[in-house]
Amino acid sequence: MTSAARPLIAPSILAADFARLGEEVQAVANAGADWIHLDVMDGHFVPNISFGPQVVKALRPHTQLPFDVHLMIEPADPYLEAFAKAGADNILIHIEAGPHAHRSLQHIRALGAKPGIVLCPATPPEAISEILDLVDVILVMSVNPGFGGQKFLHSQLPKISRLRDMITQTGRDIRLAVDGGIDATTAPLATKAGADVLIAGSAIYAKPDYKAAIAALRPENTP
Ligand SMILES: O=C(CO)[C@H](O)[C@H](O)COP(=O)(O)O
Repeated sequence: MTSAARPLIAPSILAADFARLGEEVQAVANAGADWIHLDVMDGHFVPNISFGPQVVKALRPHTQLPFDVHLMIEPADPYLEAFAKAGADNILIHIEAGPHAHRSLQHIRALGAKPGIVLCPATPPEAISEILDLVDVILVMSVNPGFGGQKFLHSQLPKISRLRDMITQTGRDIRLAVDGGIDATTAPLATKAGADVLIAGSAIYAKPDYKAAIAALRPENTP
């Protein structure tokens, strides 16, 4: 498994203090984060609304860490350029959010960002078998998207393992991320299954010491 010895940690700012987002991004960057994860919700694809490209743009000067932008919006195509221009490094769309993921992923690449695809818990790994050559990131949702603070769905572990095998078969360097209910107990389960990016909101931002919270998710510090 590539990179699994030291998974990347991507704090999800959904759990941050929205009144101090710039400081919150800088704080996790100083605490050892590898990526910043930004959850964009439209109140249509998911039953919650978060923020749009203006917030991504406003946060961009606060860190040089890669911005991993998870679009929970339908349709995504009309907004891809705005997120690329706002400073998104990775732009992730949902396979469930439209019939033309192939076109959308090509568009993201043409905009100069890294394309990613996200799978909801009910979606099987084979749903993305025809677009693996187009993605740099695959994200397995281990909760139903829309809200932080939910319980990790253990049913997603075999999906992570299957996707790790599929990635190995491509011979390409594709990051395999997991998002939802990641904490010091579930992080090692996800990395053992094959994930090499751990996205965590509450397990970092709800803790008083971000450095300790991030360190607690790393395999060398988990049971
Ligand atoms: O995509 C998301 C919700 O749709 C969040 O990134 C995810 O739920 C992280 O929150 P937590 O770590 O608190 O579960």
